[in-house]
Amino acid sequence: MALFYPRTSMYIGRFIVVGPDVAAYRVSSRSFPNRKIIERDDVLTVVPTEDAESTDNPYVSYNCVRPGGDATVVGNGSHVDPVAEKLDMGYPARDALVTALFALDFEKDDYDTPRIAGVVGENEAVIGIVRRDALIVREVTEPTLVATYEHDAPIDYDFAVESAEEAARAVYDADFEHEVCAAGVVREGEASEWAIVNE
Ligand SMILES: NC(=O)c1ncn([C@@H]2O[C@H](COP(=O)(O)O)[C@@H](O)[C@H]2O)c1NC=O
Repeated sequence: MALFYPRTSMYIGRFIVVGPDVAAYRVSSRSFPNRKIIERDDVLTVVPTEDAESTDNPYVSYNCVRPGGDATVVGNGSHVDPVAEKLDMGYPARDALVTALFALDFEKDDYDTPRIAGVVGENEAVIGIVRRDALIVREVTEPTLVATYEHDAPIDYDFAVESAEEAARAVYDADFEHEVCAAGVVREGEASEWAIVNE
């Protein structure tokens, strides 16, 4: 199977990598670089840093990693919450993603920015994106990347990591422009661990 090797100097916006027992999320941003990821209880949230200018953009602060049912959800916006809530209600991962992505749809900003999300459970990993022109949700058996811009359809991705720290570091250091912060999630049996990179 062909693997995707990133080109340098390319801006792909926010992106996730989802595979069996692993997930990662990177915030890349041209417009709102002053952000970080914080942990509150068992949820990871993207928030402005202390020196960020105030904004009324509704899409720049949100939960990006959250448990749902027996799984973990990653994503680039407020849809992470309804995906997790559907998993809590017993929906299959595919259905939770389809339902929440379809309900909230792409972001109504200047770019029609897509919503991206993934679910990593004990026996499956599922990735999804909703764009103006498409809704794609599919199970993955190898690490797979999807991004808000340029790579806005799931693509195989070379991602060999063994811990949440390595997962977060790998996406933060990936050769795409305007890295801001990142989170990584790794499952071991029924347990999940996560890690954050803010720099
Ligand atoms: N999730 C995020 O962290 C996020 N950051 C920025 N956006 C949206 O994407 C637009 C473009 O942002 P940028 O130029 O930083 O790629 C922003 O105006 C905002 O509407 C986001 N929405 C989705 O990715």
